[in-house]
Amino acid sequence: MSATLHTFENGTALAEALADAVGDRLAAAIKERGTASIAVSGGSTPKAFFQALSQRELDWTRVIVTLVDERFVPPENDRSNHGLVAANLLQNKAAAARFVPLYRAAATAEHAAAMASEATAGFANPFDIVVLGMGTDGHTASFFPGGTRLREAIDPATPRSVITMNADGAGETRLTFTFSSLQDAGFLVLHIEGDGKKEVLARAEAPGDEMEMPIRAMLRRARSPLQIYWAP
Ligand SMILES: O=C1O[C@H](COP(=O)(O)O)[C@@H](O)[C@H](O)[C@H]1O
Repeated sequence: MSATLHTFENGTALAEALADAVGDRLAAAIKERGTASIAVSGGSTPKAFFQALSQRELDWTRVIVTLVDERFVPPENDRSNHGLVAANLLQNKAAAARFVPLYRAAATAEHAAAMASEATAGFANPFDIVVLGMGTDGHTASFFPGGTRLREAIDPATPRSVITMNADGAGETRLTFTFSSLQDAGFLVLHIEGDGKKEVLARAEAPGDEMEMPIRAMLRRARSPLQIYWAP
């Protein structure tokens, strides 16, 4: 329901600060409950943050990592978010973490989504940490404007789960956690970089339809305070 903007000089400073904040929260969750869960986004923005987080000193054997959203493609595909996380986050000290993929080699994306929902049900309620991204079209997770299941995805009554999504701007069929799965994370972050994305954020903060800019669902209705990390 409330958002705080954290501004950094550049992407490197942001990546280090976000890695510190996330690392501290993972360690606190492990101390409190013995395990910690984090869902991260794909795309071009989080690479430096992943590399910084992978070096943080904590008991990674107790950390479960998954994705906010994924393309229905195998990890070897260049556009796989799993591939990005494997190459940049599940390295160094974080190589000991357990990764739970959303993609499954199932006959259909719907079947893969059902399998991913089942595999994540035990630790996604709520996540300790969710790091969202945002596209220049105002999408977050795979909540795309014009998406086939957008209304269902951002409906707070839709249960915690992974569902499929198709949209013109999405390329491949997507697998995405629903709004209800993400909005109550212990530490809810929106990580964006560049002046273009700051302008998109300003438009999203203005009155308008959530179906046109789905990031508005998080800005307006997330139960957890949204921490916005931005660098030019
Ligand atoms: O499609 C996606 O894009 C967004 C934003 O990506 P970026 O390249 O503009 O950083 C990302 O948050 C999402 O996870 C990804 O699937």
